[in-house]
Amino acid sequence: MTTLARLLPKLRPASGASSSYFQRCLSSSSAAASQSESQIPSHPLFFSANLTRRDPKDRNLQWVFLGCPGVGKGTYASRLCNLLGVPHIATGDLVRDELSSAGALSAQLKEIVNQGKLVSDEIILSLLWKRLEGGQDKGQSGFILDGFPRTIKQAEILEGMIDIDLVVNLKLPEDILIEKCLGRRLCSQCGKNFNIASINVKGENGNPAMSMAPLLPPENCMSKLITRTDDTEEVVRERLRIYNDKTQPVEDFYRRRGKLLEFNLPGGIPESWPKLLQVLDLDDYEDKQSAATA
Ligand SMILES: Nc1ncnc2c1ncn2[C@@H]1O[C@H](COP(=O)(O)OP(=O)(O)O)[C@@H](O)[C@H]1O
Repeated sequence: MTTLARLLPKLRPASGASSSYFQRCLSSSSAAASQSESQIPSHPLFFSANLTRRDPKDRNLQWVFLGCPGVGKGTYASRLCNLLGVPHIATGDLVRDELSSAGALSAQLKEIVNQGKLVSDEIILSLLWKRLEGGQDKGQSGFILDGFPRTIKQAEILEGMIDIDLVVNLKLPEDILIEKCLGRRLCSQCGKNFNIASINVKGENGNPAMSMAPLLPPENCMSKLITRTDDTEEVVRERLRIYNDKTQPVEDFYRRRGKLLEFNLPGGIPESWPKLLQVLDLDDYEDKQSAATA
């Protein structure tokens, strides 16, 4: 069975499709994978969830999206989830849901999130396990996780609980990430995300030129736009610093296990989405889906 077929067990039969960029990335990194690193952690949080580990052939895909704040993890993960029929589980959304509730955790979380710091592993894992258990009880199968894991400890605990098939690491230059975070807006009524930043970066120091058109809201959302309280420049810079310090090692964790697919976004959604589908070997899949719904 090809690596691709192993990672995409439910999407299409093992067609023997020829090697894509996606497959080349995986095979080059899997050579470095080390068995001795996949030890199961003995942390108590590891035992606190009631999740069933299922054989890949009996479940849908289980993917992770990694990437700095502002890179577009949520946008691309939720589009893929719609396409593939799996739930999009974003730990940032779980935290924001908790923040907007009158729960006991809310005040404690508010301070941490507004400073751009990471919520403790205990809290984030309890929110995540609750969400995964709820999905399991409802018969959901598979997911794309967005914003988790963000520390090596989280990655180890997840690895001990659940089989992750593939980790997609989205990348953009840091100056663009900051502009994108500052341009983010959310409709307080429908909950959809938009971006008012218009990005035009000249090609310099070996980096390609890049432009991204704003993702503007429809007329009826315009007056209801809000900005996340943690999307100020100071807090965004702190979140990027924390990403580089705590989350970048998670990229290596998955690279060593041969699960990491690096994807440099070539521009905005119109350029990046088709390219992402192509590297995931899903471009035909979208054609079939849209053909089916046409
Ligand atoms: N896996 C996690 N571990 C710890 N804290 C998290 C995690 N996921 C989300 N958070 C908290 O929620 C905030 C918002 O998360 P998210 O929406 O994913 O932000 P970003 O735009 O920085 O990717 C984070 O800054 C952090 O405080």
